[in-house]
Amino acid sequence: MEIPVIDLNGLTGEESERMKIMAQLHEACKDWGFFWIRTIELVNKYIAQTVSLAEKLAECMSLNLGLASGYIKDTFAQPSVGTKFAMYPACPRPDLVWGLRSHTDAGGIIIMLLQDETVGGLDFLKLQADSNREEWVAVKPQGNRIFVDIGDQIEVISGGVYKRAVHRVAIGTEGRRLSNGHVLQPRRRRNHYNKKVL
Ligand SMILES: O=C(O)CCC(=O)C(=O)O
Ligand SMILES: [Fe+2]
Repeated sequence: MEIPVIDLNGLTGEESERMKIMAQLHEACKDWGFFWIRTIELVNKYIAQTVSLAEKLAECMSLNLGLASGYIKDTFAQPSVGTKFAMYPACPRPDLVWGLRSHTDAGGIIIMLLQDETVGGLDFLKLQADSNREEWVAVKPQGNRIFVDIGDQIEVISGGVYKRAVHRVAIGTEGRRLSNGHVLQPRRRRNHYNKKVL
């Protein structure tokens, strides 16, 4: 007995293909009540969209740095995309531990796609331009917005013009916290420096 496999990608195809998928789904719901969804393409699309967002940002950053539009993208080529799902359990003594201690991200462009709606804890350090004072800013999930932070490699490529972001995750007593982030970084070991900016 083969459990049905539904390919939802067909829903965006031609009408005949769409009808076929709709019928398969209908049969699976009626006759089985459980089924597989073929997600390879969905996952690929999800990652491809994240990469194209990061590449768009890389292009704008390159231009803003007075570099050729493809500079950062080419430095990262072929990019490697890492994805990380994290779960921080609730902790009875948040005064004693961090979910994630203060750090910067080693990659290039980091995109947070999912943050727990109910349990916060992500803080970023902001240097006050006027006073040299540093302040932790809480980053709360904001519905249809995607949060982006700059990793070490963008700071290096920019010759220090762009700052890698220091951040940390506090742990809460009120419940576990979930997050999902993607990192765009060079696939190969490279020496990057930027003659123009340095
Ligand atoms: O879980 C988060 O919200 C942030 C995780 C993070 O900073 C990291 O994995 O480097
Ligand atoms: Fe981080």
